[in-house]
Amino acid sequence: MTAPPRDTPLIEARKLTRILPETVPVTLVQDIDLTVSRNEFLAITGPSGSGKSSLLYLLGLLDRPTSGTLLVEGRDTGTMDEATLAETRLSMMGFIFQFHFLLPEFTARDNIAIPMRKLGRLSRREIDRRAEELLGSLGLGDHIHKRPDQLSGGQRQRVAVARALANDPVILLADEPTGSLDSRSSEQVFDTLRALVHERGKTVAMVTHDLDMANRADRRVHLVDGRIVPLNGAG
Ligand SMILES: Nc1ncnc2c1ncn2[C@@H]1O[C@H](COP(=O)(O)OP(=O)(O)OP(=O)(O)O)[C@@H](O)[C@H]1O
Repeated sequence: MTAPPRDTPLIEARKLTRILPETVPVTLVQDIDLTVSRNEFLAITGPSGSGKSSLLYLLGLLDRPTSGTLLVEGRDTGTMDEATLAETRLSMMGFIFQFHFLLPEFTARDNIAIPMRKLGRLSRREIDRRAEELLGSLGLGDHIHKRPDQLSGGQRQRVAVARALANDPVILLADEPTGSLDSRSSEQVFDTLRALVHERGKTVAMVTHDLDMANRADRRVHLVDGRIVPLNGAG
């Protein structure tokens, strides 16, 4: 695959709409025009039920729009088959959710190895080395062989961040990544995400209810009833 020109946006949504075909159709998001640039920290805010998670799932190719266009590095995802979508997700995107979803019987290192094994580009030894490096780089070098129940909530979530970074994605999509953490752990996870953008060239799109954090991102978009609205007066 040839590299896209440098000025191609990482992700570009045009009139992105997702409607669930229920008896009474449910509009999750509507007419979303949004460009996510390389190396930016984007916060997505909005009231409960406004479509934040739905938008993140569309941007992360976990769901397909009903209408509209979604370009990833200039490529139209609407024409991709399931296998291409899955490969694009696995190689370009990392996901972090409110709950860590680490496998309880696996160590931190082995949890991080899973996406690398799935992608199948590295040997077992390389995978272990990369997992250890990632944990070390997130301040978790002493916890490589611990299972999730031997870690604090904040440490578990940082292992989940390391797992999201396993395949060296260009973008991290985070859905309320600090939503179940105390304020100190929240700050640590937030600082980790911000450092990934500003020091390691990653891109982050983060759904959050926390307006203080959202305002410390590089940019914020606000959703109401599935649409992006101007920020004036949104808090
Ligand atoms: N499978 C579904 N069936 C019916 N309605 C749904 C479904 N999924 C989402 N919705 C509705 O779509 C709307 C958008 O949901 P979404 O989870 O994207 O909102 P959100 O802004 O992330 O909410 P929250 O902040 O509470 O997590 C909500 O009103 C939700 O109830």
